[in-house]
Amino acid sequence: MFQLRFTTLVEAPLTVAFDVARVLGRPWPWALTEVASDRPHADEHRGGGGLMAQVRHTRHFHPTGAGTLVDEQVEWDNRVPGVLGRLLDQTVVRRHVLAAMQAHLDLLAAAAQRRAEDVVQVVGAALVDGDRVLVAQRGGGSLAGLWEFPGGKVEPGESELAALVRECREELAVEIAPQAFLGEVPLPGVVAGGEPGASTLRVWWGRIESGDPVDHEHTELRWVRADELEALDWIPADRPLLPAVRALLARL
Ligand SMILES: Nc1nc2c([nH]c(=O)n2[C@H]2C[C@H](O)[C@@H](COP(=O)(O)OP(=O)(O)OP(=O)(O)O)O2)c(=O)[nH]1
Repeated sequence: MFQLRFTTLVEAPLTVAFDVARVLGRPWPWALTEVASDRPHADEHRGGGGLMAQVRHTRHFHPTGAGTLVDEQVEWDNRVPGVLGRLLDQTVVRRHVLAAMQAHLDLLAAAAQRRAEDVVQVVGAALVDGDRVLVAQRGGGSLAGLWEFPGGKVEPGESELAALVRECREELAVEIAPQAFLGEVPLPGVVAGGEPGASTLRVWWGRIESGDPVDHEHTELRWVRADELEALDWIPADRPLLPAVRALLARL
């Protein structure tokens, strides 16, 4: 099979990048069918038609500190045998695939960035001190009593890191310095009246620069070690982030 790989960074949360990519479809004249879909992480289409015996197009969506990295692989086999077939792959088909993917990825990046403006983003801070991380128990609402990372919604026009610093100031009365991006998970519920499942929680490792955390909005604040994380009654959406937090505590 002849194969080409493409990566592009989309300034949008995982869910938005995935959903917009899905709506845009694939830039091929060949008939492809979806054979796998794991929203918002990956999908795969297969098919063929015309000169193409088979075509496979897979996409993976990776969260990063700068947005979603979309990693796409296009593979195909044409029906022309031997040297002529290989020549066709290396010239005409390759050129066509490169041009179509470039246009497609530019469109995806622009459309996802626009769509992201309408989706409320949630940021969380994994504040670490020595071998412990600060966790907070939600005081009210449908998630009352569950544990979470301090943080909250990014306001319109605000950057994600500015929101992280502001939320920690408001909720804990501390000044923090964000250190590194830890991970992103989809939030299944409705956030701030938006579409269910559209928002994500993006968690950053942070250090407290000044102040001692004071409990302004939560029922309880607790400093916990890596081996105590699992046993807490977390908001279910947060659980996939715990391995990254444990790994961080292990390497500091
Ligand atoms: N802060 C935080 N929110 C989380 C986590 N996990 C999770 O599902 N959420 C959800 C709960 C809420 O629907 C949303 C965050 O909203 P929030 O109410 O804390 O935001 P906020 O501080 O901006 O609140 P407000 O000013 O609108 O009252 O994200 C988490 O670990 N930390």
